[in-house]
Amino acid sequence: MMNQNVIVSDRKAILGSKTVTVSNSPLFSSPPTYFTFPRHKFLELLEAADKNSNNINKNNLGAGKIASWVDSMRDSSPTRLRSSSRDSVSDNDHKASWIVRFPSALNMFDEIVNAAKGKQIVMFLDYDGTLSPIVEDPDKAYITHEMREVVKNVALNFPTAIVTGRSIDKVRGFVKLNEIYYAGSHGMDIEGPTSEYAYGGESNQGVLFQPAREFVPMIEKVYKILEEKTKWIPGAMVENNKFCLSVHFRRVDEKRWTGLAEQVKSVLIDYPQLKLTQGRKVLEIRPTIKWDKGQALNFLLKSLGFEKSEDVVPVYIGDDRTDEDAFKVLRERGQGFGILVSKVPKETNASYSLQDPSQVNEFLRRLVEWKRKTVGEA
Ligand SMILES: O=P(O)(O)OC[C@H]1O[C@H](O[C@H]2O[C@H](CO)[C@@H](O)[C@H](O)[C@H]2O)[C@H](O)[C@@H](O)[C@@H]1O
Repeated sequence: MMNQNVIVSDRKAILGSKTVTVSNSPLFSSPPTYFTFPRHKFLELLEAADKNSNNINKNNLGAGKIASWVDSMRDSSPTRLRSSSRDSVSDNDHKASWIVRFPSALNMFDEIVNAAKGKQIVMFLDYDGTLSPIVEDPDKAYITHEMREVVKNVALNFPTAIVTGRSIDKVRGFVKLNEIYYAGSHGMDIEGPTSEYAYGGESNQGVLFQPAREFVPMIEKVYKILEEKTKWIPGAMVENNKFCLSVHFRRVDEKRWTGLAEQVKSVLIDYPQLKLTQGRKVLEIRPTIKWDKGQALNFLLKSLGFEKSEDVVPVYIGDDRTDEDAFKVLRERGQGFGILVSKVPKETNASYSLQDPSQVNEFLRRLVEWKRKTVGEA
């Protein structure tokens, strides 16, 4: 919500100036490029960008026809922001107005920590594309030693959870940290820390919540069927994440995407209790229960004793469409903020942006440094 204030104050400031200069650093290029617009043009850009994002917000990525599936398979997730009409806003203008709406969390670091002064930050981190770079093979999405150390230090200073589409066993295997909470299977499998040094201690150890337990037999059955139906498509891979499935097409020739989508649709038609959403070159198949990463964030804040707290600042960093569920909850709560990890403008409910896992690492490192300094000064 802070970002909205930032934008409002920008707009007030804008009204007082003839021209507006924005930098697209460090999100789109380095060294930074600066764009200077006449005030009226800049406000036009903001209007156009707002209108464009509202239009995209209405897009329904439901099941629909195969053709619409394949169209949305071509988009990275969340929806890539495109200029609604070339003649009104050029790509560069789009990037400039997007960076004003979702400034880099590195550039805005001081504003962010000042807003958190005297409050409890709770850190929520997506895994793939946020802590680990996106790679071709999902089984090789390793976190670097340096990132693991940074996340461990974050967890020693703030209550910390990893919220991921991966199964808990798989993400624990990658992260190898006991001081944190895990919300696997897109938030449908929540476990507390196993280290007594973690926030919340004994009371939050072990399995905390699994709202989709009764779906496990169905998930296992559909996993086997999908494996059988897609094994003839080179590069296709079905991943079992315990309470949900991922059908990967990153390594599938685009000419075969329609065939893959037809196979998946032919299976799901017999399982109305399963729904499909798009991820980054992946079809995510989940139970139709009303539970997602946003609900998991609320559950974890409650488990940590911050359900009704006015003094908590939840920070959620994520890169994918399912992270938007958490960004939305932060806006509904009117507390904390989401940070989208993306190199390109995307439709998002986040407030800030970072470019890639290396910038996430830098942001987390600075946060730990700031905490140690403020505790030292106390
Ligand atoms: O919620 P997340 O932690 O972001 O998990 C979302 C999905 O991430 C993984 O797939 C993505 O990363 C892979 C490795 O970089 C990449 O190959 C794939 O194309 C991406 O979609 C994971 O494999 C999925 O099960 C998660 O749902």
